[in-house]
Amino acid sequence: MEILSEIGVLGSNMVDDNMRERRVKHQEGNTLATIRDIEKGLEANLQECMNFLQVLTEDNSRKGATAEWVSEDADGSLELEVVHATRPVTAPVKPSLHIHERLESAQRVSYEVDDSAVASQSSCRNVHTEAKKPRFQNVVTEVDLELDNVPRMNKKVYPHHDCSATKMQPSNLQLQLNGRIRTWSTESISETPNSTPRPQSVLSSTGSQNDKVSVCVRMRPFNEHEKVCPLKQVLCSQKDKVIVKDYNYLRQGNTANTKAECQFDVDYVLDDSFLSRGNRQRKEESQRCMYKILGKPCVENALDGYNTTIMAYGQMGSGKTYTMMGDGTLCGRGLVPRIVHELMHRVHEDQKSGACFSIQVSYLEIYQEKIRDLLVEKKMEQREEESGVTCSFSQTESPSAGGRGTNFSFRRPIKKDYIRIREHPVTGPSVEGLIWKDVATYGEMDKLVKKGTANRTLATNRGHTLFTVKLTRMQKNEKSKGTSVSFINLVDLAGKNWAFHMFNSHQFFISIPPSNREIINLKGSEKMALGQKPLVERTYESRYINRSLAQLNDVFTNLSSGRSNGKFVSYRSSALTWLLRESLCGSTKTILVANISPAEQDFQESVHTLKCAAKAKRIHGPSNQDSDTKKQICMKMDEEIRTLQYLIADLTKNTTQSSSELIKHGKKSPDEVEILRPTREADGRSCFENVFQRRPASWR
Ligand SMILES: Nc1ncnc2c1ncn2[C@@H]1O[C@H](COP(=O)(O)OP(=O)(O)OP(=O)(O)O)[C@@H](O)[C@H]1O
Repeated sequence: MEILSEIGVLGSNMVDDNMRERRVKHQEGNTLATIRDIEKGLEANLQECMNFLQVLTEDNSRKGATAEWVSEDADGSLELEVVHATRPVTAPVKPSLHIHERLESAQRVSYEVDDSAVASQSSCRNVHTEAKKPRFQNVVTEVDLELDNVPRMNKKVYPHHDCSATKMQPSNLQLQLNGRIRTWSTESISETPNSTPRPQSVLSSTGSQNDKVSVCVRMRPFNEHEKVCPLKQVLCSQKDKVIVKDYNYLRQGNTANTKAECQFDVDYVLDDSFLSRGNRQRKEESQRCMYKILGKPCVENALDGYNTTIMAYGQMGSGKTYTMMGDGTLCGRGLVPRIVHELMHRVHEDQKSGACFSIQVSYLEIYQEKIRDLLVEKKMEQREEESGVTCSFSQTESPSAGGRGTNFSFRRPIKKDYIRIREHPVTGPSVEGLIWKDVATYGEMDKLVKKGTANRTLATNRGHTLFTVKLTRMQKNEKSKGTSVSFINLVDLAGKNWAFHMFNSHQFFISIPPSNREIINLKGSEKMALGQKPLVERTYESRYINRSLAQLNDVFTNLSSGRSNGKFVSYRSSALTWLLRESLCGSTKTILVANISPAEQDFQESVHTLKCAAKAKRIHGPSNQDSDTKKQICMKMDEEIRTLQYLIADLTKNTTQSSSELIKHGKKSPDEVEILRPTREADGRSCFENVFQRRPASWR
């Protein structure tokens, strides 16, 4: 176990010397690599890394161990197994290395570098398994070395298992990224030469300029329950793809005409499945990486006056709240606190240079299709006491809930808590009476986030939450006076859960405790009578959640198939899609974070999430042509406003002038002028109407 936990920090340049030494001591008398050795290999370029692996192999072989590449995955990765008399180690080299030759102890590595390839950065991923191979008495450790952005081998020149020796030319390692950014955490990687571009954001990743929704997939680590059970990892991430290893599994044994693998192309994949949950440093790296890729560009966008929406989608317990909010610790802060922090910082910086901003936030929850403001002053508990509606229950642990969420209380909100969505003809859907709190500092914003989170109907996320930051910039310069407003919408969607499926599928039936199974055959009232109220409540919640998520999915389907084919997109069928309408079809840039679980038991849900994400990725925003037309319309409208302002000013001046002149010259008394006012105003109106009539048709 000690080895396992130590190996867990490999690849991180945050391993301290103590750890290194401990590891060395631990290896005393053995021939295995120390952390230092492995790091050396990882931090070096491909050539050095390969040398390192070779040395490791030879070294072990010299000292009586046998070493060989033992297996090859479908994705082309090879597994190196080093077996020592007392301590075996399995070190699989992961897909992105793409070695297509069999490497044995004294054999030379041969490969050729593809010119368009990228190089030099490396990182390490670690998967831990215990006692996988019973033939070894001692520890079996899997060290999963992944070298990101290393050159792809040229398959044509060097087919599989061709061992013709061609030495790799390090000069061939092109220090350039080929378009898309697929780098694992920059923090974990040793500094690369200046010529190597830094990772970019999802928003700026390649792909069609008209892509409305960018999709990022995040795979959570195995939880304690999954680590204990011998569950296999069925999804594998590869740069901007997620590969479903055993697609036939989906078909439940129906192997005819099915693909063995299925792949989903997205914009970015963050695979945390190798993370050990207790490892704070890797956790922070991962969260920071998520922020760099998604959060930072979102702040930039807002400061530039554009709207951005980030939504986390996935099954229950897949890490949505972790992605959006974090785990409550400083190192594990999620997107919301990090975005808010950066935004406040940037606004303060800009204010120093004379810019004028105001920031307001709102926080709401959609629970069972009803909307609640989470920033209301009065606490829920007080209201419950007043209304007398409250109940608490304990939840049997969900298999996918990540070993948490055992007890929570259900607090039914009272009717007056609910607010309604209204459709504004110009600004679109808005929530009536939603509180917008002014914030000036990060502390204030943080307090509001915490308050809102505490005000949620349930301790766990059984409703969708929408945290919105409204940034108003007051333009002071002569050229562009007025204000520009931008929104950052941060949406934590509720996840599907087993309670819903329990009533619908046999598979989930067997996953619930036997004591609860008999209630499936009972009617609602009987279930209540059995004291299963909490379970029934959860089922109702799940129904609402699943219905609204299904509607969101429908909207994705309709939008991805192109609205041009005349399909009506029904946004108003659920509160969620209605509120997100602007994010899905308006000018807002949207990022969908599809949270998935690496475990076999969540396979179906993960694939469902990936399918939904793939649909969202196909949604196209307004074309450049459209935006050009919009620009022209805006310019014309600006012109029109200026003309009207001029006319109003002119008319007011004339009216007051002529009235005062009439009084002054004694031609009319003030009373007579007052009587004449309606006639003058009517004249003014007709003048306006004339102007309106003369407007070009395109203005109307
Ligand atoms: N990338 C990750 N790294 C480390 N821990 C994670 C990660 N993703 C999720 N977890 C952990 O998994 C557990 C479940 O995550 P979380 O509560 O965010 O799921 P969720 O999808 O929001 O669930 P629900 O739908 O019930 O709200 C938490 O304990 C969380 O800390």
